[in-house]
Amino acid sequence: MSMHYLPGPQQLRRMTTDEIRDAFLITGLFQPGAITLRAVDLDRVILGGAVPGAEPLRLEPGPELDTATFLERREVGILNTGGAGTVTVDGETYELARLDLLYAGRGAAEVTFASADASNPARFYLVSYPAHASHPTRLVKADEAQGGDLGTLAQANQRRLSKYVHPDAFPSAQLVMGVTQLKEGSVWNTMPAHTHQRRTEVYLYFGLPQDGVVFHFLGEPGESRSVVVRDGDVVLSPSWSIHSGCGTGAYTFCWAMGGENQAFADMQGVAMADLR
Ligand SMILES: O=C(O)C(=O)C[C@H](O)C(=O)CO
Ligand SMILES: [Zn+2]
Repeated sequence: MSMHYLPGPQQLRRMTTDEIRDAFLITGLFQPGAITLRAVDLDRVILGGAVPGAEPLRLEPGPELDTATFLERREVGILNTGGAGTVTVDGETYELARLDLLYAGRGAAEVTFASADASNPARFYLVSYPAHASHPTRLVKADEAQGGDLGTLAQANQRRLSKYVHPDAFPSAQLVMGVTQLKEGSVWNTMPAHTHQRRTEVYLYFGLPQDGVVFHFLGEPGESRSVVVRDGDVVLSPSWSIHSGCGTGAYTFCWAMGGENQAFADMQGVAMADLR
């Protein structure tokens, strides 16, 4: 689990396509029969994919954390983006269908992942931040997440935004996490765009067909760049960067944030006239 470092806005202005992709994209998180973890120097987030086959998989800290267990000083949100599966936290087993999420707080000692059917495995997406307080484990079923419809068909951005981990639902240390699903015929997310001076954000795009892509926009509002992302890719969004996308069809993405506060609405809107 090597540390992934991000460039600053001045560097981004002069970067090539390959350099931008290497710096802002995390790919290959979902490997059959394995847990893949990537530590990112963005509010110290660790991103992971766990795809259990016939055997369960156990979450281990690795030497980088210098802890006995992964959650000794951390919390984690675990979203199932695949077939049915289970997550077991300290002996208690939770069933997660697609789009269900499990939150496990600081101090949980043993976390294991299993698929209900190895031929249609669960694909667990993990987002973990440092935690300075301990909060109980919570299962959030997809239909329990607080949702709201946004956008219009005329602007091709009709979508449902569901908040899973946020202070109005239950306490977490710093994680805020949810899922946005675009409706058929809509392709835009988060336009008009915004930044978060006090937080950083990570986007996992999923549910895209094999030939489907999303053009994700990042960078300072006046210096935007695009990266083409595919199913299972994660885009990293520093506090100074917009995060928005336009797809070749409808898609789903998981957004997650860590940082100074957990107020969802703490964002700096960008006027359309200021985008370049
Ligand atoms: O479609 C949207 O708009 C979103 O999903 C917004 C993102 O989640 C976001 O940027 C939250 O800060
Ligand atoms: Zn945002």
